[in-house]
Amino acid sequence: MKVCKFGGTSVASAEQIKKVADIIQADPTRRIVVVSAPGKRFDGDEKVTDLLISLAEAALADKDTKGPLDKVLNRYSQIAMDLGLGSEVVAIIAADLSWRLAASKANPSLFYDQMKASGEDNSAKLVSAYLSSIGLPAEYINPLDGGMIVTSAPARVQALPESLHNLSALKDRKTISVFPGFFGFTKDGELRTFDRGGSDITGSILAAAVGADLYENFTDVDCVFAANPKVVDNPAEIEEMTYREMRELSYAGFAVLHDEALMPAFKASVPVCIKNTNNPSAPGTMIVAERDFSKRPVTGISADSGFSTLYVSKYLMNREIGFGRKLLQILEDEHISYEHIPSGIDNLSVILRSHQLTPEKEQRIVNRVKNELHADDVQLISDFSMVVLVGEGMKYTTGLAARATLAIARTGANIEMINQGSSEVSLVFGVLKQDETKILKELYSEFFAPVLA
Ligand SMILES: Nc1ncnc2c1ncn2[C@@H]1O[C@H](COP(=O)(O)OP(=O)(O)O)[C@@H](O)[C@H]1O
Ligand SMILES: N[C@@H](CC(=O)OP(=O)(O)O)C(=O)O
Repeated sequence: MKVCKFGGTSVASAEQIKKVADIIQADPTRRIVVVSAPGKRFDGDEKVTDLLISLAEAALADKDTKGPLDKVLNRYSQIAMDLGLGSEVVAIIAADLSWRLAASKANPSLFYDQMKASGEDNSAKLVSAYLSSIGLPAEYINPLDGGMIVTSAPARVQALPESLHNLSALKDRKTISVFPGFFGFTKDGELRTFDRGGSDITGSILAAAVGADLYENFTDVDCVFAANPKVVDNPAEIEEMTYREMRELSYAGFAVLHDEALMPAFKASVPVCIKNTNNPSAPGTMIVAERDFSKRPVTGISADSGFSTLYVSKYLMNREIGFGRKLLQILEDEHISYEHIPSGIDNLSVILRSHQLTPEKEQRIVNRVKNELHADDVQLISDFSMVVLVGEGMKYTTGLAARATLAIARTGANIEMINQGSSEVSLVFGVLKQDETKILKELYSEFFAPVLA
C-alpha cells in the first residue's frame, strides 16, 4: 500500500486534479491520498491558505469579509466547474465556510486554525467528489473521525502517538481514502493546524500508521535537487538520500518537504519518494535509512534567512556556574526556542528564528540579560542567514571544511558563525543575509560543478 500526498500546486486547478486522478488510477496500491489546499497556479498567484488567512484577519478585525470570502469560493467553484462537478459540492464548501466564519472568535488562534484548515478540508471533499465522478471508489475522511489527535495549545502542534493506532484502521478500507492534510484535533475536540507546509507531516503520519510500503510526496519538481533550483541554475538531481540528510536540508531552506515530515516515516521504516505530479514517470528522489555515500561527500547545500543572534559577553563566563541555564531561562520565559549556541570562553551567541521576536520581547530579553546576568555586552542582531552543507559522507572526508571556508572567502563575505553538529552530517555557516545567495552559489560550484565538468 502507498500513501500519496499531493501538494498545493498539484491541486491548484482542475487540470492538475485530473493529473492527480491519473496518477491514482495508474497504481492500485495508491490507496490513501492526502491533499493540500489549492496552491499557486502561476507565479504571482495566491495560495488558498493565504487567502484564508486574509479572510480570518478581516473577520477578526470586524472588517468586511465578502471580498476575501468570494476569492476563496471562486477558486473552488472554478475548479468544480472545470472538473464537470455539479453545484452540490460548491454548496457544501460555501456552507462550511460560513459555518467557520460564524464560529467563536474568543480565541483568535483557534479561529485562525479553523479557517486555515478549511483549505485542505474542502480540497479533500472536492478531490474525493471528482474521483467518485470518474468511477474511482473514493471517500473523504474527516480527521476527527479518522483519529488524527494532536497536542493542545500553547505547544507547537504535533500528532500524539495514539493517532498512529487510530489511523491504522484506514488500511482496511475498501475505498480510496482522501484525507485532508495540515490539521488534527486535540483530545478536547479543538481543531489545530500544523506548521505551514504541514500536509507533508499528515502524509508521513498516515504512512507510518498504516505501515505503507512507500510514502509518495507529489509536488511540482522532478526530484530534490542539490540546491534550491530557484537560486542555482540546473542543480544536480539527488537520486537517493537518507532521512537525516533530508531533515537537515529541509530545516534550512529545502521547502520541498517539511522538516517534521521525516520522523514518522523514519520511525516506521517507510521510505519516502519525492515525485512530480507534472511528470510522474520521472523516478524522483528516494529517501531511505542508509545509502552509499562514497561518490560524493556533500549531498546538498541549503540556505535560509530569518535568523537573529543574541550575543552575550561577560568576563569569566566560563567559570560562572549556571550562566547558560539562566540565559536560556530568560528565552524560555519568552516562549523562544533556539537553534545553535556557538561559544567562546567569555562570550556566547544564541541563534534564534527571528519570527519568534517582537520589539517588546527583544527589549525585555536585553534588559534582563544586562540586569540579572550582569553581562558586559548584550546585543540582539537580526538579518542572519544559515547556509548548511549536508552529507553523510562528510564525516569521512578530510579537508572539507577548509574547502568550504575557502569558497566562502572567495565571495569576500565574512563567516559570522560555524557549527558542526556532533553527528557531522551537517556543517552550518551563519552569514549576513545580504551574502547568502552568493555564498550558496559559490559553495555549489565548489562541491558540485567540478564533478559535473
Ligand atoms: N533543493 C530543492 N529541490 C527541489 N525543490 C526545491 C528545493 N529547494 C526549494 N525547492 C522548492 O520547493 C518547491 C516545492 O515545494 P512546495 O512549494 O511546498 O510544493 P507543494 O505545493 O507541492 O507542497 C519547488 O517548486 C521548489 O521551488
Ligand atoms: N496549505 C498549507 C499546508 C501545506 O502543506 O501546503 P503545501 O502542500 O502547498 O506546501 C500551507 O500552505 O502551508
